[in-house]
Amino acid sequence: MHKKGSVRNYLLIHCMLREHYPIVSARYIQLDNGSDIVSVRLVSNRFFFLIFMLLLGVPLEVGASLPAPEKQRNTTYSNAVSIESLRERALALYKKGDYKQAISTFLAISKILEDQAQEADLSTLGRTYTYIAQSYKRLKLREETAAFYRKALATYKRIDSKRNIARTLNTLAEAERYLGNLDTSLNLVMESLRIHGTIDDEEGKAKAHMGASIILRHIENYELSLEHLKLAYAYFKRENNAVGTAKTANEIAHLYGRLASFEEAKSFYEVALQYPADQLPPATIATALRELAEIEVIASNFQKARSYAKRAMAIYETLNAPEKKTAVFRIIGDSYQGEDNLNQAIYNYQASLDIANQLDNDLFRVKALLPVGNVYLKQDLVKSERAFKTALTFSKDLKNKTYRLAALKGLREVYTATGQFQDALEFAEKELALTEQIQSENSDKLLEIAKAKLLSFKLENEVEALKEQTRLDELEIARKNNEIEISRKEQQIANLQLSKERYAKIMLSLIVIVLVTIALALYRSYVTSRRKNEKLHYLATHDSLTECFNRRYLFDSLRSLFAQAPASHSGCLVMIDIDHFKKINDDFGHNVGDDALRGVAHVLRQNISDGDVLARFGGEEFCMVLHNTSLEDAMAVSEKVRAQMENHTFGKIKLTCSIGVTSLAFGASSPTELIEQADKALFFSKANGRNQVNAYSAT
Ligand SMILES: Nc1nc2c(ncn2[C@@H]2O[C@H](COP(=O)(O)OP(=O)(O)OP(=O)(O)O)[C@@H](O)[C@H]2O)c(=O)[nH]1
Repeated sequence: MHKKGSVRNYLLIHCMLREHYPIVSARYIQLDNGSDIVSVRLVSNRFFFLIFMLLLGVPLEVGASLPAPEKQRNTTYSNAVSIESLRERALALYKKGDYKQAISTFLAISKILEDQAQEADLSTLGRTYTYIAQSYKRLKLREETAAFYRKALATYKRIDSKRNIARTLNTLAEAERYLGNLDTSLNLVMESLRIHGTIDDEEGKAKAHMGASIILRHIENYELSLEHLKLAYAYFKRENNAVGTAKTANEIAHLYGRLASFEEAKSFYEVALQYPADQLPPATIATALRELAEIEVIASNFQKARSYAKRAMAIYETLNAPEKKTAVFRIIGDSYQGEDNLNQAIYNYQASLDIANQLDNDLFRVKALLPVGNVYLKQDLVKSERAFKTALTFSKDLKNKTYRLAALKGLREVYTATGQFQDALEFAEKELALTEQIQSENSDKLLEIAKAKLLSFKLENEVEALKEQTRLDELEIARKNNEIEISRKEQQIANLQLSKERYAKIMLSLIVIVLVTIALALYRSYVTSRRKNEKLHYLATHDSLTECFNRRYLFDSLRSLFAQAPASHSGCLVMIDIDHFKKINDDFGHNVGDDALRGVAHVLRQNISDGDVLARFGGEEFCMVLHNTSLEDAMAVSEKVRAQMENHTFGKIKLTCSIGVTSLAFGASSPTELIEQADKALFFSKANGRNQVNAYSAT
């Protein structure tokens, strides 16, 4: 866009300065060859031009210092304009098939371009020469065709355009082949193949192989020709190019036909029939069908031959190709002749002849007349003679003397059959003379062929190299395919890895969830169990009524006290018994008695330190284990307790307690002995009048 805009601005300014009519639009057109041209439109109103310039925002003063080379370019643009229009016209003529007019128009373009020495122009010039050559080729003007291909080649060489050089060498080779310059043709195609070996133009290379194969076929080196065709065939197959594949297959089949390898020929003609009809040019399919028909005639499969021939005929009908129909009618005629159905044979040869007459084509006439004469040899000698004589007349102008020889031979046979031996002899002599002439010409041709064949040996070596290259290419392709396969597998592995990781993550999450759930359940169960255990432990160690430790716990703690502290150590056991508790129960009932028991426990609990033990020893009896406490201290605590009990009101009742105290210092050797000591002291308190504290005395 930037380029387009700047050129437009340039043109506007430039034209204004030169006082030309202003240009209001300039458009870039890209030619097929890649070069650019500018198409311009003019207006005659200067005022409009200025307005337009202002609208475009063109800086008018800038144009005052335009450099000289820009001026030069303007000429180029003018030329480009005319070249573009000429080119469009020439291409239209070419496409229309008006080759003569196309040539003169292309020549006009080339005249303009020949004056310009720029590289871009040389490329266009080469292309223009190519078009001219192609037009001459269509007009079958062989010399001119070759001449312009040579010019194109020289032009491409000037800019060293390898691709165009290689391709033009091939087309020039074809032109030289038409001129009968087989060795030149071979040299050119060899050169083309050589260059193709150094550049990346597979299609051009395939075309060069095709070209080489045709030349080699002309010099009757069918084997080598086949090699080239197969290289081209491999390329088209590789590229999935249906048209190229089918056309090359037809060529290969044709060669196999020449080599009388009809089975191979059939299999290659069948290639074209394997594609859907809409993928191939109808003519390619028709060629395959026609040739298959011909092979089936040779194989005496006459019905099959006709079936193919009729399919080919239907295509030629739609293509409006009478020259092809003449051949198909002959094949159908041959098939009937093979079945000895002479009437049908004559009918079809006659149809072929009618078209030949319509086309005014001597070759086709002769080709139809000769089998007509042959069939009539068995039926009607007068008609046979007439057919051969006409064939002889038309064959005189033909380059190919073989047909003339066939006509002479036919006439000799007719006259022999009618007993006109003098005439038969005359034609036999003519036949002999012509045979000698053909042989002599053939030997010339053979010489030419031999010369070319010598050259082709050289080519054979090149082909070997190319085959090797193709083999390497194929190996490379196989390697690349392998690499693709490997990377595909790697991708699959990576995908699997990803999936694995994804699934692993999912699985892990699931496992984590399950584990967490299990853990939570376990934890809950643990907590529950623990609580249950604690409760059980509590229940196992506590008295449910007073929530003091129970008797069992008391003994356990005393055991640990004995385990930790030797008898000399401080530590006391205080035994408390509520006085006349039975009476409380009796007077106030068991519930009040229970409340009293809880109240007593409460008072006792307030008088012990951390680590000391308060236990309900039984009924209305409690024990306190006072660690690290001397007997005196224990006595003091006990006295305090006794006083508190006495002064406390439990609900609505009053009570007193009797207390017995003992110390480890008295040398008890076991918990039982200690308890017995306390119990003795308590007994003394009870016996001594209750509501008092007494210490154990060994006496
Ligand atoms: N309310 C209630 N009474 C209980 C409980 N355990 C034992 N007793 C009662 O406590 C009383 C104990 O009576 P005794 O052993 O004769 O002693 P006492 O009446 O306190 O007389 P002394 O000890 O000699 O002062 C019995 O009547 C038991 O039934 C209990 O858990 N609750």
